[in-house]
Amino acid sequence: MRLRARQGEALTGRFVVPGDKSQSHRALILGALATGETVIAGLLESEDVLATAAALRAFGARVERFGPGRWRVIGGPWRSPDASIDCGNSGTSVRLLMGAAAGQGVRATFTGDASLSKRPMRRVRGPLEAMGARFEGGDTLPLTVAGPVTRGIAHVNVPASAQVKSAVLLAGLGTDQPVEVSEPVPSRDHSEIMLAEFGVAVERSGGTVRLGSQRSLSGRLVSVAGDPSSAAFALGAAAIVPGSEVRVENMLLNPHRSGFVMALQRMGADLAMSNIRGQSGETIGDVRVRFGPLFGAEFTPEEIPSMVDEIPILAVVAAGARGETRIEGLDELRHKESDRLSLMAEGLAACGVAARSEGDALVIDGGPIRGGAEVRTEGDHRIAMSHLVLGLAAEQPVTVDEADMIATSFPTFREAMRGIGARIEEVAQ
Ligand SMILES: O=C(O)C1=C[C@@H](OP(=O)(O)O)[C@@H](O)[C@H](O)C1
Ligand SMILES: C=C(OP(=O)(O)O)C(=O)O
Repeated sequence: MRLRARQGEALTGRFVVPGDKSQSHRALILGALATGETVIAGLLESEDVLATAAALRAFGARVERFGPGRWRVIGGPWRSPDASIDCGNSGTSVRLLMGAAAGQGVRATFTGDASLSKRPMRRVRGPLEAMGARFEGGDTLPLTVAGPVTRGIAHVNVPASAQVKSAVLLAGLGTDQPVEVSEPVPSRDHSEIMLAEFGVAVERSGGTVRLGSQRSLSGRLVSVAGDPSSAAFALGAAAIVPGSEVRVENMLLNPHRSGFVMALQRMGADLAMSNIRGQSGETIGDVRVRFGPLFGAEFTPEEIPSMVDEIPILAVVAAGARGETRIEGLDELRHKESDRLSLMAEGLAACGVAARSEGDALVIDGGPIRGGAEVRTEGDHRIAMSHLVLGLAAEQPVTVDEADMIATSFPTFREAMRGIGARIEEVAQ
């Protein structure tokens, strides 16, 4: 399916954002590792998260949906699945599940779609092997992992990857040996937060997280907050479409996920946060963005992990700002669902934006956006959604060559965008 976005009225109202993808994967996985029942409210029901749910059933957990976003997980001892586990498009599923499976002492073969099969797995294989897990395969999927984990580890998490950190911590649940991960630059910490919520002793000091001696989990209630990576499309759109005012409620405001909101503020956006409170160990709140003049800014490599999935939409916002924006330290973007650094530079340039990649940096000279192109997404959900937002602010419509993959992270994207007045339509083949 191709989609086309065009300029229309101002964007206004409440943007209905689904549950956070990172929290959703973790709530299911920790539920499956826990004794007793875990009830989840606000689970993101996207293809990536459903891949995790299906995998956990194959590992022996009971995973049931009992209402919209409402799920029940009954954990217990894991078993080795008979068939291979297909993680589809989801890096978080495969990397976290490899760690969890190793820790539970089971054996499983993991596969994925064409995009996931190209993504680097050595980064998780290396530390898990150091912990005693055995692997068959190479540096990419398909890969077979077999537990148990027999040794501890002091892992240094470079480049900052929450998926690698989480794999090590989940594997570490299966041993009483010392397990720690240190991070020169912090990655998102939802695993640490949620493990503690489930009763695991998690010690954190400086940039290091360490498992204590209490490593068993008990089932509990988890409320998932709104996904800031999905909300970013509406907040970014409101910042560059004249006359707009959009608000998002109950959004995850974890500082390691708030880089995009901070970036908007630094570029001069009219943005306000309110109703800030705690939920399931996380900070959440409401965010409101109004259209106003934006100015280019510089972003350093240390800032990237806190907005790693939002760089494509940040680049679109930069296209609508006055002056130059330079985003440094984007090597990790080359290892996502596509080479996001190259595809953003290409798509923006095709729409008349002065954008280029310079090594690991993306440089954008903002101004009026011409649009009027069909851009290549290589089946990457965030590349598709970002260019559709570009089309809302462009003089001529912007078409994306493929949009089905949006369902991996944000299946309700079109209706949510329509709800604030965005004009996004299907294009006949
Ligand atoms: O742990 C997670 O939930 C995620 C971590 C990030 O990946 P890396 O760990 O590769 O940085 C991010 O890009 C991904 O969308 C979700
Ligand atoms: C990189 C992403 O996810 P994953 O690594 O789970 O495929 C993403 O959602 O942008």
